[in-house]
Amino acid sequence: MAKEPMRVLVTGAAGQIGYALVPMIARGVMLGADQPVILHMLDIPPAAEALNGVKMELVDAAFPLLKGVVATTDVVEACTGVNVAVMVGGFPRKEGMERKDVMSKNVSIYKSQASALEAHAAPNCKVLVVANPANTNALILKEFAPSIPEKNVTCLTRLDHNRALGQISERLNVQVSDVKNVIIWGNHSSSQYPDVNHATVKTSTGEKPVRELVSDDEWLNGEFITTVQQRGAAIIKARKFSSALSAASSACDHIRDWVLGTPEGTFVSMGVYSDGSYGVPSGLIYSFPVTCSGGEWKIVQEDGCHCPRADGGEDACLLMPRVNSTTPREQLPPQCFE
Ligand SMILES: NC(=O)C1=CN([C@@H]2O[C@H](COP(=O)(O)OP(=O)(O)OC[C@H]3O[C@@H](n4cnc5c(N)ncnc54)[C@H](O)[C@@H]3O)[C@@H](O)[C@H]2O)C=CC1
Ligand SMILES: O=C([O-])CC(=O)C(=O)O
Repeated sequence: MAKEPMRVLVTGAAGQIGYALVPMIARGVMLGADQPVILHMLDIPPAAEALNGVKMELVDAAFPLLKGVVATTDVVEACTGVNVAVMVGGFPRKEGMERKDVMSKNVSIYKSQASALEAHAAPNCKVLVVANPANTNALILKEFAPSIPEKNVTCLTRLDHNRALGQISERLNVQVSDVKNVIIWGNHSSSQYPDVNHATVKTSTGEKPVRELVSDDEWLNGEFITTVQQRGAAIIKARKFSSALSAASSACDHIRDWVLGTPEGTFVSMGVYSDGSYGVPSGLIYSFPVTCSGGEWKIVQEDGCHCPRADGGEDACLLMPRVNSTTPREQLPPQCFE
């Protein structure tokens, strides 16, 4: 039997990311090739004509999974009954700015949209905040929509995660799909910590640690980290606009894994509210390694890890399957020593 359509809200849908994202959703990239969708697209009145143009193109593309399009400048209409909300609407930074420089404009948007989502979205609506500063906007949304469960409010750090996979794949000349389990810790900002200490590559003789294959700690601890941290700025410098197709694709990855589950043995990075894991203060929206199953994310814990910080235990650490008490200190991630 055909599935009931899911309603997916995209705010800022007339913008660059929106234009790349809505066809991906309509093609099933976000929710699966058997999941019909109804798109709800919100933008502000000056963008209403452009938004209508996007709607016309969606109709023209004749996507089989697309069962309806709501294109509106009314936040209540946009939020009504949505099962997934991808919050892209806002102002992007320009060359020379940090993401926090757009904070005052974007934060006020998130206060008002939080209330509309709280009052009108479907129960258990899953929210992904993309607009910058993404962690802060998600925190604002969570604070101003107190009846939305805090586990349902997340922000996008999957783009940073995918950028890290891409850098490793280029460096080793391997398929990006064979690289997994990088981690982005912290904020979607230049202060993030891209971590390869648990990352592996699938080879013909099994999975091998990225550190062993790269065999260049100076690059991994230096240029690799800054390249990932600064990639957004590099794209702005090159394109004069911020990342759009990669942001849209990563937003699909984030929601797909959240709703449909992460593959066995794989974790991904999501900005989620902290439950105090790894000493991160509770209630912050922070990027952690997570696994997803049954529509729920779970922070990967380091129980049973043999690293110097843990009590020991026989089971391999989920984060660091190849780390034990004989692993050189310089190959352990900083949180082992916190
Ligand atoms: N978390 C991440 O990994 C990434 C985040 N971003 C952020 O995503 C946001 C969107 O980027 P772009 O699409 O490139 O920008 P854009 O300027 O092309 O599009 C933004 C759209 O939001 C609309 N908008 C403004 N205020 C709104 C409101 N109150 N309600 C609904 N819509 C509203 C604008 O009219 C515009 O159509 C920016 O904040 C950008 O910095 C961009 C790339 C990656
Ligand atoms: O850098 C920006 O302003 C846009 C963004 O968040 C990214 O590309 O990661």
